Amino acid sequence: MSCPPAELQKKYEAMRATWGAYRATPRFEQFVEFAVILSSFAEFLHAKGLSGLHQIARDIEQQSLALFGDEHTHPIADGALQELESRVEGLCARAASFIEHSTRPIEDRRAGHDSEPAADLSPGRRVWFIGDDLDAWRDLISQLGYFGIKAEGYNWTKLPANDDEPTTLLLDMTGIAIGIASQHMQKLRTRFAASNLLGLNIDADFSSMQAALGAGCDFCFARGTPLPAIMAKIIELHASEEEEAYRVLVVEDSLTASKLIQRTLAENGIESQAIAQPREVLNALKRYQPDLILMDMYMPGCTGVEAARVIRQHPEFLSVPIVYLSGETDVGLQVDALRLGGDHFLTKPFNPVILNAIVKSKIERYRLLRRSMFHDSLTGLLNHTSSKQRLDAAVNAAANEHDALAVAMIDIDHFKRVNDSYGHPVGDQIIRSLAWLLKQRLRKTDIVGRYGGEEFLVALPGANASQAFQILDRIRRDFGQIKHPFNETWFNTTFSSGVSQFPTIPSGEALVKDADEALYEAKRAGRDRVVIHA
Ligand SMILES: Nc1nc2c(ncn2[C@@H]2O[C@H](COP(=O)(O)OP(=O)(O)OP(=O)(O)O)[C@@H](O)[C@H]2O)c(=O)[nH]1
Repeated sequence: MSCPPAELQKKYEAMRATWGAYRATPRFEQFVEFAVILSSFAEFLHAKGLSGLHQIARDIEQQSLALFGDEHTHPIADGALQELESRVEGLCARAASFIEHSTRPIEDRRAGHDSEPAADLSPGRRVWFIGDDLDAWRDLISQLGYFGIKAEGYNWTKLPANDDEPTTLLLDMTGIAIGIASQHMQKLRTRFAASNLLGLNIDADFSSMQAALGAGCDFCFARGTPLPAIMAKIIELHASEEEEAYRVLVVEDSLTASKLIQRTLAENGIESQAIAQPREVLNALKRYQPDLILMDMYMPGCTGVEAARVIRQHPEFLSVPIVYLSGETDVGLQVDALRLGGDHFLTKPFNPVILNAIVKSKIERYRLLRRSMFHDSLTGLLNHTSSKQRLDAAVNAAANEHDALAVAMIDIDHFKRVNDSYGHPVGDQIIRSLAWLLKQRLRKTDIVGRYGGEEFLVALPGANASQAFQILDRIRRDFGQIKHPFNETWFNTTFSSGVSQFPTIPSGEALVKDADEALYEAKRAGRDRVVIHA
């Protein structure tokens, strides 16, 4: 994830300005403004993977929420004001020094020469393993290379003094008492504002994990965590997939109220559309496909509950979360509203920080649910049904645009033997590695699905069969090089693939059939190869 320095600077200056405005006019509304901007800044840091800065911002956010109060509790007490001020200034200073360090020319940072400044604060795809026994991480370090992640191992006593910030730091705490381990983590947390800090071989008891997380660690892996689980986390942290912005449909008859809500959502990077007439809601849902509906409770001609009941009659909108907004404080009515198809109830005037937190958490769950419907749980790739649907859509698009489209079926070789020799969980891990490799090597616009057990479907819009061959053959060679650890040793596996192409073949189903035939040819010819359908 990338973060232009100017954007980070703009964000922290905006936060500092709203704090300054509260200092000048210490009224409740001004504090709300500050809390919203602070919350949006914390979200921004999280989204950009600036983990250390995010932790500081989140702590200040907690403190400001505790001081939120109402019109009668402002200005806040002097002591709290001074403390908040020094923490806000501390965060700004930390962000400024991070920008200063990260934008210094890279060569200058290394050897004192002039060169181009970094255009971006993204820490790149680099991982540091830090520990006393680097041999233990040798296989993982070499495997990561195949997934485009550069990994380096350093001894605790030999950390490079001036180097670019890695994306992820893996800290092996074997044989280090948790008190000392926490000091190490705090030091690294202070030095690296953006990196993810992962603690390895931490005792699984509550207080050790609490101490590690409190010292700035983002994730803890208990002693004995299998390497594939660690690998999966590293790959997840380096995945370049940028999630689509959250979408909210606001159903609210008051223009002022909907503008206010939309502004609050926009501050937090959430897109929204507003309609004033509840009877337009079905059309808006179809057109906009929101992740959540914010529904006013009382509108002329139709209440929010009535609108929610109509929405719930349509199977495709059964699970879209509905959050009611209302001045209503009658608990009985709120319970009724929730029973009749709503998910949450916010009373006006609502706290904007709470509104954002609720909207985000509901959308996260909703997206997870949808993900599980369309994606395979082992690999996160499209499942059988959705890969077929996406392929059909790609065939239609290729036909409309007179464009090329290549399809490949991929099948891991002698997979039964892998399962029999190393066990089913290791087999699962091989399937996952191939999924990662495909996702990492193919474009965002390509379709990658798990078609069956150890069989994958790939579709490459814009590519013909011989271009697809080049791409897949490269992936095949690299996959064959990956060392899969087993006990104290390791082994390799290979795959075979068959390729077909549109427009020679006019339908998704026929393309899959021809690719399957070519795959069969590849297996018959000895496996570990890619064959284009004749
Ligand atoms: N671990 C694991 N194994 C699976 C999964 N799905 C299918 N399999 C196994 O994959 C194996 C597929 O074996 P076969 O179709 O006989 O083919 P193969 O051994 O790969 O041999 P070739 O395809 O001819 O190279 C079977 O043993 C299945 O049980 C899965 O999700 N996880």
